[in-house]
Amino acid sequence: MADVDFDVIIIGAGQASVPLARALAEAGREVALAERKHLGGSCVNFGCTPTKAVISSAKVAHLARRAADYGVHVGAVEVDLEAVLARAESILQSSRQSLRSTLDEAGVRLIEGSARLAGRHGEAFGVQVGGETLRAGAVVLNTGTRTAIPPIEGLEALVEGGRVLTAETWLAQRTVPKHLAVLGGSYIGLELGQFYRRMGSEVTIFETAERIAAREDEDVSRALQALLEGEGVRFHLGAQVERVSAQSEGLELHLEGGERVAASHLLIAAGRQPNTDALDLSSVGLEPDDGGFLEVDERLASKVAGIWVAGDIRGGPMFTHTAYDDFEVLASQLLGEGERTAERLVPYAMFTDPQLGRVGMSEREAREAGFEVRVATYDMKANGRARALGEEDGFVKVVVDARTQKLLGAAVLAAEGAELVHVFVALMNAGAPYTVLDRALHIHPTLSEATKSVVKGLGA
Ligand SMILES: Cc1cc2nc3c(=O)[nH]c(=O)nc-3n(C[C@H](O)[C@H](O)[C@H](O)COP(=O)(O)OP(=O)(O)OC[C@H]3O[C@@H](n4cnc5c(N)ncnc54)[C@H](O)[C@@H]3O)c2cc1C
Ligand SMILES: NC(=O)c1ccc[n+]([C@@H]2O[C@H](COP(=O)([O-])OP(=O)(O)OC[C@H]3O[C@@H](n4cnc5c(N)ncnc54)[C@H](O)[C@@H]3O)[C@@H](O)[C@H]2O)c1
Repeated sequence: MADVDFDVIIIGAGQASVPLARALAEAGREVALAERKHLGGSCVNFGCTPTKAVISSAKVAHLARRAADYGVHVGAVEVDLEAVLARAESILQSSRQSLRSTLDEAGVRLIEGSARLAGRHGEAFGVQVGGETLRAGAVVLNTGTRTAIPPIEGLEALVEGGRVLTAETWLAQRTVPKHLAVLGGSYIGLELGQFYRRMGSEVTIFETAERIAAREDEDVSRALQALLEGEGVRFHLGAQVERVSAQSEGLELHLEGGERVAASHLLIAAGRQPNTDALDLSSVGLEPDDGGFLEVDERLASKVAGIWVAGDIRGGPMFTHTAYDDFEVLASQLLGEGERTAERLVPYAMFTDPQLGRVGMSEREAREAGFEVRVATYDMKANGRARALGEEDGFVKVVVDARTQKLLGAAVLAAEGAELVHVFVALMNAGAPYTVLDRALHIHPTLSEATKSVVKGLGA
């Protein structure tokens, strides 16, 4: 290579990067991947992997406490947070190691350090990392996000003093907080809030919106709130926290209107901020939007030809499965026929217990988009498997286009809701009318019978 050191340099080892680096290297490209911390990014190191592992421990504690409901006596239930965290860490360590082996086997050059763009070098782009400037014909940015710190008086100082928990630091909290206050009632706040409650913390969630999981339909938000309240999680909705102050033990939240709430710990879960500010984007003529996200087209190309963007920093849905799908799009663009784009149906789930599996539009969104809709709901209490499992909470809701009989969206708030929603995902991807499901046979007794029962409620 006369003019470039690499064909492609990838900055950030997030969820698109490792498979992309491997695919490019296996296709004969010279590839470098720069990572400032750990392979696997947010998902592996503090996000999906450890949160879902500890949520599984919390579920065991919850079921053990309910053991008598099943005719089983286990005595007093104690949780050992250190052991719970150690289990999660061992799962994440093995994921991290397998990512390293993948890169090593593929012959990708892994560069440890914080990287930034360093202008154009003829046809190539410069990337500065680890004290050297490397050149590549193409650069992929996959640098992810970090906890956004809301502009609340006193909060920044508490963060700097290490007095609050964030998505990045919660694994370092090795004792059960006595009373955890949580800022934000969405994915992170609800999943981790329920986890700590089941570990034995008092938990109070402060949410600025009038309801939790505010993107969802009101019936879904309210049902989820009632289920969490049933376990003792407390909510302050429409809450404006104006100031936080350190106390000799813990801290105090000062709410608009004068109310004060004392807590031993505070978890900030009020959204994410893209890691684009340290990339020196302007050196190649790129500028992020006001929120720090980079605009891309459906090929994931940025406004500067040769610079591609993957994962959460491209705006839009922030999930591991969307970032992984970005890899498939980018592999097609950089190596293949270039036809694969990021036009996609994106399901998602909230891993509370019961889980909320979601795909497509909510009822509100469908009505706002002008569809004539038909809606049906089905209570999980009527499902035989849910009764046998002793997990009857929640319901399934479908929203159908009255004109075409096609599904516009579904919400499954149920045990294994994140699995069950895939019945609807498949139906929507096939573009099939809901009547296909109505006529299908489902095994009895299964939770998935509920996905058929709900469409029965739509009639012919
Ligand atoms: C607590 C939590 C739980 C989550 N749970 C789920 C879940 O259950 N399911 C789901 O689908 N999604 C979940 N997510 C979201 C998911 O983790 C992200 O959407 C996913 O990781 C995609 O991120 P990414 O690829 O954009 O970047 P990331 O995974 O954030 O990786 C970016 C990487 O870039 C590195 N980096 C940043 N700047 C530089 C630089 N200048 N130089 C070198 N390296 C750099 C970072 O160190 C990091 O390793 C969760 C997120 C959090 C925070
Ligand atoms: N199961 C999953 O797939 C999963 C799990 C965790 C995280 N994630 C991803 O991580 C992203 C971030 O999750 P998140 O829960 O931090 O953010 P979010 O953007 O989903 O929600 C933030 C919440 O905080 C509230 N809020 C904002 N400022 C506040 C304040 N000052 N006080 C109180 N509440 C405030 C908002 O109204 C909102 O409800 C999500 O977009 C999601 O894609 C996914």
